[in-house]
Amino acid sequence: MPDRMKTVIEVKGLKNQFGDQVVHEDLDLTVKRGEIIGVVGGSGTGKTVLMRSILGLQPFRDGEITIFGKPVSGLAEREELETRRQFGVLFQNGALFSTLTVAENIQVPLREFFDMTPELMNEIAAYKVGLVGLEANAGPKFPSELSGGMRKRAALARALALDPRLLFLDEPTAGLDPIGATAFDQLILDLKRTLGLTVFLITHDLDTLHTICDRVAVLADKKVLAVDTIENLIEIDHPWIQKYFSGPRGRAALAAATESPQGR
Ligand SMILES: Nc1ncnc2c1ncn2[C@@H]1O[C@H](COP(=O)(O)OP(=O)(O)OP(=O)(O)O)[C@@H](O)[C@H]1O
Repeated sequence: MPDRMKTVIEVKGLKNQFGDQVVHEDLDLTVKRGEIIGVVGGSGTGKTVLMRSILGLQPFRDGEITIFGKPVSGLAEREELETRRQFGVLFQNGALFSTLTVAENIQVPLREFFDMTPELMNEIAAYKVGLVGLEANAGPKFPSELSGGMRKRAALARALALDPRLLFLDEPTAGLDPIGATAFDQLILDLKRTLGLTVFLITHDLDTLHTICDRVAVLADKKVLAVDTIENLIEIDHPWIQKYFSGPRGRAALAAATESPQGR
């Protein structure tokens, strides 16, 4: 397969600036089809801004971004909708509409893009509820009636409503207890395998990085400093990379992943 076909996201020479604060300068990143790419970096290095730029939600100063070969900015309305249909997003707070049930939340993107009968929409919502490992009785519940972990799964079900090929997750395991976080990681891995998803995953969770990410992109010094497997990143002599991956938490996560590999 030519490289062009394997590339899902291409970011070239990206610049983002707010007032005097330059967040990204000449940032490059390529995400390949079928991989889970972890995005890490210190607080404020611009992980969320990068994701929003790729999603076309953040106008950028300079550079080029394409998803499936199409630019994310300057598209005609129809083309933009067509591109948007191909990706699902789970934002940092996983915000579900509190006045809608889980099933109704999942149906929001369906309503936006399709004219479907209520029966078909109910069927699709029920399928997505099962896909993310929620009990069928979660469908008619309101977000406030669910645990934090269940809410994350419900938000993921909504992100998967349109059968995306590409999934964006911003700190999906933040706020979950370790058991819930491990279960969520496993769910992402299962979905990647069964649906053939490409996943762009921002996380601070070292266990997540070790167990499910194929490659990790490190944001530092306003750019993507390196993109590689953790095994290779550890070899790079950069203070933040060393502190992050070879500090006490990094070593513990590595030991745990070596003991019980989930298999990417
Ligand atoms: N709309 C905006 N206007 C002004 N500054 C912004 C805006 N969005 C982000 N920033 C700034 O850009 C920088 C990067 O923010 P971003 O949220 O991408 O960081 P992050 O790497 O995701 O951080 P964290 O790990 O803490 O979530 C921050 O200094 C933030 O204050």
